[in-house]
Amino acid sequence: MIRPRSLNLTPTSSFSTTTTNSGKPTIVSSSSIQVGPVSPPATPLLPSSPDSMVSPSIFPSPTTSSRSMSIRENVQVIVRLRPHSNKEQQQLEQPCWITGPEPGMIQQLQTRKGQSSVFQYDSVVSGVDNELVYHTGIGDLVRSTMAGYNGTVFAYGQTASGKTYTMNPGREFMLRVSYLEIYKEKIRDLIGDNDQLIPEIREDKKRGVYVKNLHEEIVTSAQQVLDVIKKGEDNRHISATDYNTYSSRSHTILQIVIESRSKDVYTPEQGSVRVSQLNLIDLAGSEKATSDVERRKEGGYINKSLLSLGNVISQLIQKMHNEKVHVQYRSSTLTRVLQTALSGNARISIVCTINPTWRSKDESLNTLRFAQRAKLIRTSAKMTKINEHSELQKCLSTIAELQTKMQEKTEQEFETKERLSHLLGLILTSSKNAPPTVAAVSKLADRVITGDSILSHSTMQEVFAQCEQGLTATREEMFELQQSLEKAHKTTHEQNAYIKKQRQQLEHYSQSIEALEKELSSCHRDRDEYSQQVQEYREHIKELTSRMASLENELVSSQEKQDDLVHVIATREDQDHEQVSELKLLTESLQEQVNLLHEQLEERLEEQELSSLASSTSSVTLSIPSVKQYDNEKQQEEYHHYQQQQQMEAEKEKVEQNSRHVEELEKILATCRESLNEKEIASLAVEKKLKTCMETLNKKTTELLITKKQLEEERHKKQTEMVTMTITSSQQQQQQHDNNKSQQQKLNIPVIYGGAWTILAATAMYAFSISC
Ligand SMILES: Nc1ncnc2c1ncn2[C@@H]1O[C@H](COP(=O)(O)OP(=O)(O)OP(=O)(O)O)[C@@H](O)[C@H]1O
Repeated sequence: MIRPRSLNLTPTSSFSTTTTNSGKPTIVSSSSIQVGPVSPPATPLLPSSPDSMVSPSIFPSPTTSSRSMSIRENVQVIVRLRPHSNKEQQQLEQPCWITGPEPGMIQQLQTRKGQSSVFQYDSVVSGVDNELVYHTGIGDLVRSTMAGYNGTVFAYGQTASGKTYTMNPGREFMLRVSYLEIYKEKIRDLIGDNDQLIPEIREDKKRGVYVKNLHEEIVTSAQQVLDVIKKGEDNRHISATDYNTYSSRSHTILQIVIESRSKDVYTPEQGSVRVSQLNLIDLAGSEKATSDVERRKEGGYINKSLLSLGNVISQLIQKMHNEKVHVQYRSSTLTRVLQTALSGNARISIVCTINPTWRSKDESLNTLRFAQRAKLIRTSAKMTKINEHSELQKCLSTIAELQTKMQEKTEQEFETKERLSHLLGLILTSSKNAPPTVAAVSKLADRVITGDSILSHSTMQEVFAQCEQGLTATREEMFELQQSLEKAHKTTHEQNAYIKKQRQQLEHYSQSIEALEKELSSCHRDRDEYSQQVQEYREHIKELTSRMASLENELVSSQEKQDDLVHVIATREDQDHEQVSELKLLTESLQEQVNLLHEQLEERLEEQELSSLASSTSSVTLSIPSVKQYDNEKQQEEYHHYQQQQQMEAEKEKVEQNSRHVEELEKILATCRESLNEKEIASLAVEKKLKTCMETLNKKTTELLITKKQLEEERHKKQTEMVTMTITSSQQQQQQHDNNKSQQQKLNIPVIYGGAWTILAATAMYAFSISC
């Protein structure tokens, strides 16, 4: 059970877009939505009784000169929260939303972290009652379509959130109903025959974007409308998905064209015909991927079109803020079909349906955000009237004129007949009473010849003669009358033939108009396509030129880079050469030093050997003298020996020093050799790298030159194509122009080109459909 909590909301000047953790909810809404109770729609609600349907806001007073009145307002947004389904109840799904705390608000239930959010719309409804939804906002919109304003109601929301449930209508006031679905981006007539033409999207200045070749059912009762809906629903694409047993797999549009005009339409002064259209759209639900492949494909199309609907709405909002944006109505069939409604000339209500469970929280939030964005769109619905000076009115005047003439002729014929029968009566009376009595003669004389003087001065014979004369005169008069009657008959016949001919001619005109309109629209389409293609080619050429420029820049910079690298390589080589020659010199000098030291060492060693040899020889020689001498000599010898030993030690030390020096020098030499090797390896690697760089650069340069050539060829080709196309387009336009002119001359209709012609043609067609 959902237990509503009382919330302490303090209105602020603008809504915050954050969610607090304090347990207090924050209003999450756009700044354009008012705090506190939502202000009623800008349009006054239309009264339900026909008597009171003269509200000055929508119904202009007859004296109003302005022919198009606008209803300026924001899109009405109603959020509908459906109850838990049986399945959801069985699965003990947790509720996520409650309505309130104030009218038009919906609140997310607190999480364990204590977060909560409140959203505000024109109204928020819950429960099973559809009536409530209609009375909340849709009824007003539908009633205003009866007054000549376009209206669109669409249900938006996650799959199984209740769109179809909400949109099942039952209304009594429609005249012509069509029902289409957009399935996988294609339009399908849901109530048409199999052999009818394929529905196509067309654009007309007066009607805006509309779907051609749709079967339209003329309805006079609610039951007929329901029958049309039933027929359409049976043909609609519905399948069982992971989320909904009867899931709508297409967007459907139930279109009701409401025509209104004064009863006495044949009198041109009676005013214009009002035409409006009510679109009831049941969108397919946004959804996550489902397990079935086909359903997944369908889902892809559905999500893509819903995304483009969202984008179009965002672009419209940006445009309203004077940002230069192109609204991409053509990005999906849905947005293209809804172009007229979305571009402002319609009042719009959106029912955003959300799922009550936590499991669907993200989707519900997405829907609510969509609702917020949609709320910002401002529309300006205009009453559509058929122009007083239109072809329709001309046709109506001609028909009225002919009818008056016919009436006159009929009256004339009646009068002549009366006179004739009167004269015949006279003749019959006179022939029945022959020979006439005085009374009969006098009666005759009374009737035929006026004046009493004739009776008083004439005999019966004279009266007779006069009667005879009168009779002859009457006969002559009768003959004349008969002739004039025949003439009148002939004239009436001629007039009838003329009327018939006029009707046929009018029919012929409207057929020609239709054909011309068709040709013109196809010509417009071709021209649009051509100009679009030319534009695309221009952009492509521009792109190619800029790409070429950037490639040329790249080429120049890579050549500069190449030059730099060559320079660096040369410098590096010079440095390396210098270093190598320095190292060689160093190595040579070191080698010389080492050699010198080796020589010195060898010399020393030789000297040392020689001295030791001499000392041993002298010791051997000294061992021969007398004992006397021996002491002195021994002392001398010892001293000498000591000196020699000292000298030898010093020499030894020197040799050791030298050998250490040699070792050090050898070490330095080895290090030098190693570094020389390293340098040589590094220079080899650098050389290799440079070679690779050069190769890459050469390759890139060749590629760039090839690409440049290709681009130039392509640019040349595109330019040639563009020129050919422009010529073809202008030739076609000229041809079309000539055709139109010759057709016009044939029909003897004043030549009007372009949009005005299309409008007049459409108007005439419309008038014809009504008059027939
Ligand atoms: N307000 C409501 N009260 C009672 N039942 C409802 C309500 N809204 C929807 N339902 C039920 O919920 C189920 C799903 O509704 P519905 O088919 O209208 O969803 P949907 O949004 O049109 O889904 P989809 O377009 O993706 O197929 C239906 O069984 C419907 O009867």
